[in-house]
Amino acid sequence: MASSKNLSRFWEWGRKIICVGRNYAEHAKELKNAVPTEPVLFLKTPSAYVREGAPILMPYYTNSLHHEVELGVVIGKGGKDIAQSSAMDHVEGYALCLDMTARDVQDQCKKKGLPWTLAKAFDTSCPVSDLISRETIKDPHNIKIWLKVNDVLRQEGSTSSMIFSIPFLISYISRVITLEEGDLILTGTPKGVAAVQEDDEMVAGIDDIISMRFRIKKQL
Ligand SMILES: CC(=O)CC(=O)C(=O)O
Ligand SMILES: [Mg+2]
Repeated sequence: MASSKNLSRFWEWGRKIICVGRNYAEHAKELKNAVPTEPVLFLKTPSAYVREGAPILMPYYTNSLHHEVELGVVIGKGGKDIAQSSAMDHVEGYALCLDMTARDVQDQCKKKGLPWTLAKAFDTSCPVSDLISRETIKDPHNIKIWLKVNDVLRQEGSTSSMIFSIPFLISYISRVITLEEGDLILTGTPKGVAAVQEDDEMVAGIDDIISMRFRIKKQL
């Protein structure tokens, strides 16, 4: 265990959510983005967290809210300039995450060269599962993450297809941003991202290890 503190409710710690984009070549291609040679990073704030039982709120300014199912890595021991060789010592566990994205807004931001904050960091843009222990996921680079909308499979991908591994990402991020206990790293989404509508129900999972269910509601 990386930490002596109780991170079982890591989302209540108010720590950073660091997201990696385009970490699956097939997803980069489906959005006509170049496959990256270095990780693409962006941030969400802790108010992005939402837990099962509460709805995901579609921002009033989007007509195209996309789902992105992702493996989350929960940091248990902070650090700066972490070496790849010791990076896994900093991992407390994992979480199933969604990186909800206002795709039309993101497209506009890209065209104008503006940051993605409105597209990616709005309240409820980061639904998360319970903490999953490292013992439960022995090989985080060989699990299947999947997502269904109204019972129809939309996304299914293996973490073996990630371009940048978890140790590489921890090392890379920690050279730029000091990692702290309770931080969450979203490791990118496989292909199949698409829009959801009000009242749609999403069920996402990691193999048969964990699943979670969320409904979409419009922000009032
Ligand atoms: C283009 C994106 O929105 C990148 C992203 O979030 C990903 O997971 O890939
Ligand atoms: Mg994403």
